[in-house]
Amino acid sequence: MTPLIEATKVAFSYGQQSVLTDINMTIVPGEIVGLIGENGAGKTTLLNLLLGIKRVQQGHLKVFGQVAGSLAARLKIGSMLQGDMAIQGVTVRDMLMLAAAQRLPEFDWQALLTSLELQDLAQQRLTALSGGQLRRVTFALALVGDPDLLFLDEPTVGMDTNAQQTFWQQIRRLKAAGKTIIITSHYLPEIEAIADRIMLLKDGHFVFQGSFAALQKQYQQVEIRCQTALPTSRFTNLAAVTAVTKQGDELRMSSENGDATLQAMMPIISELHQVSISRESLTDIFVHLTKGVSA
Ligand SMILES: Nc1ncnc2c1ncn2[C@@H]1O[C@H](COP(=O)(O)OP(=O)(O)OP(=O)(O)O)[C@@H](O)[C@H]1O
Repeated sequence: MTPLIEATKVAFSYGQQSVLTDINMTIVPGEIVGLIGENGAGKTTLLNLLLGIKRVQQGHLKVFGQVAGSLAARLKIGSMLQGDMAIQGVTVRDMLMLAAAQRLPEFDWQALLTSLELQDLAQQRLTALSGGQLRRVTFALALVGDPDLLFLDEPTVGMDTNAQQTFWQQIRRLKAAGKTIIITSHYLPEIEAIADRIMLLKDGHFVFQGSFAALQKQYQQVEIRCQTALPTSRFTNLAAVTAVTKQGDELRMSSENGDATLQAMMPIISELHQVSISRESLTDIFVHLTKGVSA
């Protein structure tokens, strides 16, 4: 399948501050990609490079087979970046009509407003909208022209629960229609629910690219707890154990392979009490990976 996006050794700095150092990625049509990383990791910067708003300083970045920012590519891209546009005196209707008129053939913005349950806001001035309403209108603007590729930067910030549900329904509809979508969010459960693939940005490059299932397999640890009088030294060398702490008789171990550690505990099992095992959440995995703790 011909990739929609291909990045090779892309680097970008703001003056002396190096933000992206070695970005390599391939995105194929129909994928939903969750782009995640801590505040300041460079997610928005990468989206700006993909849109051609900022220029790649090193490496190669192709979108629809052309240099990022080409007019042909931009016509096939819809974007919802951070910071909504609220121009004085302009209504939702004006804004959508203007955007739709730039498309050939002219885009049916009224049908779009209805499908997003925004028709009641059509006559409202942008400056009179709430933060969540403005975000929904910005999403509508991103969909004008029925783009094949969407960049959504923290799209649900400020949306209420109903608006979020409508938003995710639309995303599922767009996915079913074969659209390619890159979404950034700090709400990992959202990304987990929708993304085919996640890309974790840290220190200027991707430290993980793959499905959630692969991430769990690769990084998910378990925590094993028990009560024991044995010293921690009896546990540190057990199979797959990465950390051991003890307070009084309460012992906690992190393991990267729960089955292997439990098996290794068998010879001393009579000296262990109230053994419990629990999985770390995806949020925990994210914290491990972004804080540099070996997961
Ligand atoms: N126009 C700019 N001039 C100088 N530095 C900038 C500019 N825009 C962003 N930066 C810096 O680049 C780094 C990456 O910012 P960016 O907005 O791409 O991160 P992000 O991953 O999108 O963060 P967040 O999750 O907070 O939205 C940050 O350290 C930020 O301060």
